[in-house]
Amino acid sequence: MQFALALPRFFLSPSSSFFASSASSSISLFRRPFSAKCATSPAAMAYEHELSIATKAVSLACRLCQKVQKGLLAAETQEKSDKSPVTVADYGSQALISWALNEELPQGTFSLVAEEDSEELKQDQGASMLDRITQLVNETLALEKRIDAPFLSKEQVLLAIDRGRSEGGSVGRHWVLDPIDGTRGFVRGDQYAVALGLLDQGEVVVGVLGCPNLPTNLIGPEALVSPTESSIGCLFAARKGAGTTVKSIDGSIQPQKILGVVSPPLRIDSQAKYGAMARGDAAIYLRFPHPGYREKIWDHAAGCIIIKEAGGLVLDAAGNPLDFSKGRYLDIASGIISTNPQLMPALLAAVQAALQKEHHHGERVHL
Ligand SMILES: Nc1ncnc2c1ncn2[C@@H]1O[C@H](COP(=O)(O)O)[C@@H](OP(=O)(O)O)[C@H]1O
Ligand SMILES: [Mg+2]
Ligand SMILES: [Mg+2]
Ligand SMILES: [Mg+2]
Repeated sequence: MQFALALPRFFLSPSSSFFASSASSSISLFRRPFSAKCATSPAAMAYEHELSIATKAVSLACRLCQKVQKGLLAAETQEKSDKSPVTVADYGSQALISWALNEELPQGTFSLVAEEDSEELKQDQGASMLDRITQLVNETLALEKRIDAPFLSKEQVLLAIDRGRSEGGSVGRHWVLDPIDGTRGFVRGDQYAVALGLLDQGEVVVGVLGCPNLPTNLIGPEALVSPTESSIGCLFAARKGAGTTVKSIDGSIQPQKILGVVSPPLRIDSQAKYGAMARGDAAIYLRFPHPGYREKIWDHAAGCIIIKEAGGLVLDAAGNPLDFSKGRYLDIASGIISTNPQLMPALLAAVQAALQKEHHHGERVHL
């Protein structure tokens, strides 16, 4: 089925400024959102174990985040040096995932590039936060209902958080974690994502995005016009060569509709945008942070493979694929754009024309 669209729906990050094209075309959005690729080739078999342990770890962290978001107190949020917020759930999620992966992998092989570190928690003023994080981590592990549920000490929690200090790079395997992407959204009670990726020789080969507040049905104005039964909480997963799957966090797989209508842009926090786009909620994602901003690999690794394995593309504004092999930062000059292969050439041309115009006139083009 094809949809004639005047302007495909697109996603924006709330914190950034952006350009948009008024592409007029007939498109089909990502056509193969769920388990679409045949899993028989050797490539499709690779990384199966890694995807399985990543999914388990992210599910565990989502449980912790949901618990915290329900009753977030001001004392559980701090401000980082860049003025962005960090909560007990960011730390708790990182500790849980780091601990869970390390348990599952052969000893001495685990390398993690993750957003948070324990500096603040080791200060006197961080003591009560550390107590709370340790409590949350242990409560979440106990909920697993394993008879041998471990009990982690504060020191083990700090150690797990600080395993995330790896520099990554182009050699070997490195896990990439954003324990809560979209912390601002999380604190508002809105969208956020737990984003875990695996790099092998600098390439993203596994990605899992837990989006505890994302409805299993489509999001946006149509959802209000024709409300349908929808549960909350999606888990997107992708392996290189094996496609992207989505299930509800509570375990039941829901069919997804793809609607083509003229819609205003949708601003939601976090890599939930990538997940929602992979299942066809929108056709375009544009991200243009302020000049000088350096993108971090954990803000894009999981989302990027989830889009690619659903049949989409993620490029920088110069038209190059994102290079995850250069350490903790992405080395790109300007923005990030994502859409399907049919729309990409026109989108890229429109974005580059807008950037040229900005360069010549010295003013930003806003939506
Ligand atoms: N001014 C800014 N411009 C672009 N990205 C920013 C930013 N300030 C923070 N970020 C990054 O953008 C992420 C949120 O993305 P989005 O805007 O798509 O919701 C943040 O992740 P965290 O919430 O994990 O810190 C942070 O890494
Ligand atoms: Mg952050
Ligand atoms: Mg982030
Ligand atoms: Mg984060």
